[in-house]
Amino acid sequence: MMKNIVEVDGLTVVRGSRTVLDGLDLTVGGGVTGLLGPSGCGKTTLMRCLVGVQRIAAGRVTVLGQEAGSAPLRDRVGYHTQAASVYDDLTVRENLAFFARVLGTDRSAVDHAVEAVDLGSHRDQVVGSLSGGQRSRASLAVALLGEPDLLVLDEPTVGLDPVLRRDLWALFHRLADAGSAVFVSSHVMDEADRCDRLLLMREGAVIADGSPDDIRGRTGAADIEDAFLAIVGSAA
Ligand SMILES: Nc1ncnc2c1ncn2[C@@H]1O[C@H](COP(=O)(O)OP(=O)(O)OP(=O)(O)O)[C@@H](O)[C@H]1O
Repeated sequence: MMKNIVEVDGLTVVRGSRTVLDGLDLTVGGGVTGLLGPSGCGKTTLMRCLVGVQRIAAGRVTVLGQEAGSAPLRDRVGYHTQAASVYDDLTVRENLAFFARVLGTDRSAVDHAVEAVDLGSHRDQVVGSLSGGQRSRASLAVALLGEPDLLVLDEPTVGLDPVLRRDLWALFHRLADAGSAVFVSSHVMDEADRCDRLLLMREGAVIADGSPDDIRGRTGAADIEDAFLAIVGSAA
């Protein structure tokens, strides 16, 4: 059986005066795992914990057996945030070359990442002049550099057209087939079916965990949105 890539034990996070996560336990293995839930339920907070940038009040998060955010994980975990993390005054290729150098990644990874996010025809354009979706993809390309073992992607398809969304999901599956664990959040329920495993989150708790078929089957719902509502209703 495949070893867990991520292990979360008793994770509690307080942001401001609010307890966002309260004793969360979770494991994540290979494949494409989707984290779905309404705005504000704690998806970004959990993802920040996986990459080690969130102060935690209690509990433990390990990735590949190491403390989340620790130095050995630096080039093994890729993180794409909702805010694009690329320099506006550099071209797409210059940005990637810069981050490849920081990560100590081979230069050939730059062209690979540009092609993966379909920005080949914009590689020499400064990021500040790209559209919002293109900027977001440039930022996603940074997360792909070095073929990390764990990719944490916070709403990577937001604002993208259906063709690009489909292509990106195909990319996530290719990366998973090649051995990366892909952990993707979305609040678009129609993306649920593209995941191997789904975690439905509400108010900081995982209220359902299984394949899309399992979750639909368990609730008798026709789609994941109805399944989510049925699960919320039965917990009320
Ligand atoms: N910097 C902060 N200070 C205080 N509270 C915060 C901060 N960031 C987030 N929160 C609160 O933490 C909770 C969880 O936020 P989080 O960003 O994890 O949700 P989310 O599920 O990712 O939402 P979305 O889908 O809208 O991105 C929310 O109630 C939010 O208001």
